Amino acid sequence: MSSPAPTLPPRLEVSGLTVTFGGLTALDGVDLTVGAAAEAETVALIGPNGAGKTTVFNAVCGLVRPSTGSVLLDGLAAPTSPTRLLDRGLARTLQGLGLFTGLTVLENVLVPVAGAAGAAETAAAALARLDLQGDAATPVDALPYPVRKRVALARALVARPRLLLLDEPAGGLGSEDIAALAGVVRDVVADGCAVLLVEHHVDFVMDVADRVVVLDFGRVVASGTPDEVRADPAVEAAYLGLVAA
Ligand SMILES: Nc1ncnc2c1ncn2[C@@H]1O[C@H](COP(=O)(O)OP(=O)(O)OP(=O)(O)O)[C@@H](O)[C@H]1O
Repeated sequence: MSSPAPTLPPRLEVSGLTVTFGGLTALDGVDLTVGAAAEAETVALIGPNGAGKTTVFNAVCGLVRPSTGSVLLDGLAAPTSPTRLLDRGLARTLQGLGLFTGLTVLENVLVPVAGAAGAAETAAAALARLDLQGDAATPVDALPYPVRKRVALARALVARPRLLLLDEPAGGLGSEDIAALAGVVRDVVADGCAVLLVEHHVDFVMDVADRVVVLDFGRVVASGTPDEVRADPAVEAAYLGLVAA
């Protein structure tokens, strides 16, 4: 009799994460899993301002040190330097754009893969995925905000991450750009990359997320499919109404 195939660990497993800033408990025992059994999926982290969403990202990326808890990538402790995180398949976008303003679109997108074999090809593919081929030689400063937002996403995708953290990807975008963004997120997941996103735009979240985790005052107060979370009267009353504006 053959033994069952071993289950792969999740792409991201956050357990009992507690982060304090002086006397403030920003995260209080947060558990969160993205990509169980290494499958790709989209998980959205929502909640009111100050709930702790960005702090989860920062703890996952080693930018803040938890007082307790663990962050595992593919079952192993997450490194804390951006280069080593990228080597382990994790890329992120920032709440602001974080682009290099003196550089062109292509130069920005090349930064994470500088010196790597095949960098030009992977950069070209990332530009194509975000419909940026025509803007490759344009300085990013000369482009409108929604296009710069796509450049930031192309830069995160260029190293072909297996886990992508998106911090408010729909922020500042109009409905057409948000629809296009939803298409890109779906394509990325279909290609096998798991996505964790923090987002205030509830319609976008409900459209793209497989699962939604609701944070409030640093604690997970609900989680489930978009329909489950939407149908939770406590969530609706306490959070969706607040963040849907
Ligand atoms: N470096 C820091 N020093 C002190 N307090 C901080 C720091 N970073 C975050 N906080 C506090 O931790 C709490 C969680 O903040 P965080 O930015 O993670 O919330 P958020 O859910 O991402 O909010 P928003 O939706 O407004 O971006 C807030 O009370 C915030 O003021």
